[in-house]
Amino acid sequence: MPLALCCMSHSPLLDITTQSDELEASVRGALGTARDFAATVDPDVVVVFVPDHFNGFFYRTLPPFCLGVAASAIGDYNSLAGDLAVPTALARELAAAVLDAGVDLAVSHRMQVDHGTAQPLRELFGTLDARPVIPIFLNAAAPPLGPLSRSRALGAAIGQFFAGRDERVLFLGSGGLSHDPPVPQLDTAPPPVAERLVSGRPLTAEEAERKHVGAIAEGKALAAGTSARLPLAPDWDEHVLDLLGAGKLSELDGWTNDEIGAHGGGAHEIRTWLAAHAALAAAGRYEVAYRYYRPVPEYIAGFAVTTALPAA
Ligand SMILES: O=C(O)/C=C/c1cccc(O)c1O
Ligand SMILES: [Fe+2]
Repeated sequence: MPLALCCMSHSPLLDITTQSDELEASVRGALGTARDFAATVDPDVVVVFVPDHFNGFFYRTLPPFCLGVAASAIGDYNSLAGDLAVPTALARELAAAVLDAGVDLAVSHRMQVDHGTAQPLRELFGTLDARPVIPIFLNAAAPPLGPLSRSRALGAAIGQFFAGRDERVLFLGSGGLSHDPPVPQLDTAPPPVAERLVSGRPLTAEEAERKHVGAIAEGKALAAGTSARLPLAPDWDEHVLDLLGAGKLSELDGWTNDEIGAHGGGAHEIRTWLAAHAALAAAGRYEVAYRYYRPVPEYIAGFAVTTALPAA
């Protein structure tokens, strides 16, 4: 059961904007360290804990958690599109084990994932299908949201399953930390947008272009201090990283969704980090091997990259 963890923020603006050489070198350097770590771990399977941004999951049926036994990336924001190499038999076994452990999760035989999944896979492995990957969706964008304790339980059940097996597994968490990206919300979106959040119809080319332009403008405004959206919260981000790194996972159980959302709608993505750490913790104590953090308003992200291994 050689287990390992890597967690990283994602941002479409990493791909569709050009920033200063200094900023790009800093973020790319951190992602490069994670890539080297993943190469050393050389996983037989990657379990990727991911959010979605109304690209694969919609209000017509919105589970808190879903495991993909087959999945493809839609290629939003010019991210990689195509099939993930999901080991279907293993994924089905994992789903059964998680349910058996008392954590309700949906399964999808045709899961659609977005940049939140495609970006970390590309950063670590170059392509979507370089490694067998089991995607685990955690709803972080579409209220009502469940409590963090359930994300922890989900991760723990997944970790327990792999702790009793021989595969080398990399738990990969994608998202977070503080950030308030321009993702629409059902209660405030104009009627045609709200209708799409329910129906899930694909974006038109014009709508996709508007989204790109809007996100780029929002990144610029946040960096310039003129955005009406919530600011990044470096102190909170460092606190989250401290707790996760120290294995104090249950300390997050009491955090309310209102408290988390005060650091931006995207801050709910810390669920993916929590689940990945809970999965690693199933093998016992762990140690952080690498920690990078930088508030990057240009990317609308409290941007972090960490790796961890079971304690020696
Ligand atoms: O527009 C979206 O779908 C999401 C954009 C975004 C921007 C910055 C950080 C993130 O985590 C995002 O998902
Ligand atoms: Fe996101």
